[in-house]
Amino acid sequence: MDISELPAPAPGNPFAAALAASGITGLLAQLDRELIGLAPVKQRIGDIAALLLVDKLRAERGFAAGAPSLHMSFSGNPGTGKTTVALRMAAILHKLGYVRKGHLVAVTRDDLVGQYIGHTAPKTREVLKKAMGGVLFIDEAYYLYRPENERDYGQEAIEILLQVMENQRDDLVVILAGYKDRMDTFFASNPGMSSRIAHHIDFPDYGVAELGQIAGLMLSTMHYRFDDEAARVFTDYLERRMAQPHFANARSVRNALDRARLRHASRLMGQPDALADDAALTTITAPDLLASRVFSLPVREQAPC
Ligand SMILES: Nc1ncnc2c1ncn2[C@@H]1O[C@H](COP(=O)(O)OP(=O)(O)OP(=O)(O)O)[C@@H](O)[C@H]1O
Repeated sequence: MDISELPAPAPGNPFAAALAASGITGLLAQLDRELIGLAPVKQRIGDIAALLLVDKLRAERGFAAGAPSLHMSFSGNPGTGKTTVALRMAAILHKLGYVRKGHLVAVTRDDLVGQYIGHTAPKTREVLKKAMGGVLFIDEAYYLYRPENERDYGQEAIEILLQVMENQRDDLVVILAGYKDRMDTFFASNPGMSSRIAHHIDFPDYGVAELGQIAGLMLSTMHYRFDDEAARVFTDYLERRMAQPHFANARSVRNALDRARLRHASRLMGQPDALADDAALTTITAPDLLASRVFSLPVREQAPC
């Protein structure tokens, strides 16, 4: 069961006190509210939070089990919410007292690996220094490992990371992220890294209905809405866009909305009266979407703009 759904424990129950003191229920409820779908991901995060909370209570009663390993891998296609969930995870770990600061430092290979001999170690250490007390999120982590080049400096970064993941795991959580198949290959070739990752979490692609809900959420946060026809057209847009190359789940939704906002603004410039009308200023209509190239491209052609 998800701990955000637990019945309130009786007053005086130590779990109740720890739960209230952690503020974790609020964070999990917020995660549930603000992120559409992702049921298996939310379940795993609830489980990890429960483990940490119970672990803390056990330690207070003398049942120490050693610091749990919290390094994770988030695998999934682009735009499935990995960075967003990593940010929430950092906040949860902070609330539970597992990291001092709770910030997230997001990097890719280029931030860790140098071009010349002697550059990689100081680069990697600098990033680790910034991330201490929080979460280090390494996107497309598999690019650190290039077996085709024996002298690739990525290996040096991996070795430093492994050391710090083992020795400073009470002050730093590392999350490795990327496409599932490439992550699996990376872990198969790097058993040292694989053995240090305690939690592997898969991020599924969103379905059309979820993407529609994500669009609704994004629009309302920006004080926009679709009218009824635009909502229908957007579903059609999504179905077409999902069949095109380079589709990136919620990121593509955000990009589509940004372009619709541009067209909405241009349309209003041609209707001066509408500029003083709240409904017009906040409503995206079907023509704002239908002007997208997605509607003129045959399926499986180049990406839209
Ligand atoms: N389930 C969701 N509900 C609402 N918004 C979401 C959801 N998933 C992703 N988003 C939004 O979509 C955008 C892309 O998400 P995010 O950057 O977390 O994806 P990612 O998996 O890290 O992909 P990438 O590697 O392409 O950045 C963000 O603006 C995020 O807020």
